[in-house]
Amino acid sequence: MLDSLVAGALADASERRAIRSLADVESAALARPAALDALAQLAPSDRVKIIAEVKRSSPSRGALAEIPDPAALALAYETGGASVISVLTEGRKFGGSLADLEAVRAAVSLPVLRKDFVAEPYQVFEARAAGADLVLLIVAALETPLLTELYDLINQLGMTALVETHTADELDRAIDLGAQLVGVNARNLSTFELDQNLFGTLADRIPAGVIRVAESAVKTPADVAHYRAAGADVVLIGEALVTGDPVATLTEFLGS
Ligand SMILES: O=P(O)(O)OC[C@@H](O)[C@@H](O)c1c[nH]c2ccccc12
Repeated sequence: MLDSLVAGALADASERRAIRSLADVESAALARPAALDALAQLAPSDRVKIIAEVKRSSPSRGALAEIPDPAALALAYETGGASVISVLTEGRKFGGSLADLEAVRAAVSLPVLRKDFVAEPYQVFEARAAGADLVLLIVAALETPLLTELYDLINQLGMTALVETHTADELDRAIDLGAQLVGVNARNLSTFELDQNLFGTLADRIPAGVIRVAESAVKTPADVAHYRAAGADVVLIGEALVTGDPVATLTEFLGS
């Protein structure tokens, strides 16, 4: 499944590239005001921090919410106390787009993450051109040379990579890269199985100084507390925020 998600994202990127060249997107990326400092925003503190996601649907859960106005949702996330906004830009299975990211960028003052299946430089330039401050890199989807190339490009453009892992080996590859922001996704993107205890079993491998993000499977304040107790600095939440009242849900989660 992960392979087909990446293949779909690359096919869509190549269609966009036929309309807007790499050189064009690159110069638009370089013309943007500097990216916001996501590492400062997500730095460990005495309170857990939340990355709140704009997510319409997913291959594992189907349709979640229509989200006619992603900017309004992102503003609600900001009001509710989120630290970073994640925008799913994958169109085929998640119903997102770069236009969603641009709309969110224009509305909020928080750092914005491009959540997609990024596997070539064009997509990184697109992210910066649309105003993203962070880009997701999924270790399971990328051989080390490409992972390194994309990671370096994200940093050169002044953005922050959120490096996503799901196994001890992937985590070691993320650490070897020098990643400062590392996620452990409870959902296996090949089988879609959820393991909420995975973060706790892997967290000790993440060196001090690296920001630890627990991703997926947060439905209740107890789930936030579970990840916090296991060492999460940050939790990334989608479904629970798009299906409930975003401000009330965030307030409740941040109090846990
Ligand atoms: O909706 P949830 O269970 O709160 O999960 C959010 C987020 O972790 C999930 O959307 C996600 C994590 N890694 C990804 C990679 C690609 C697409 C989506 C994801």
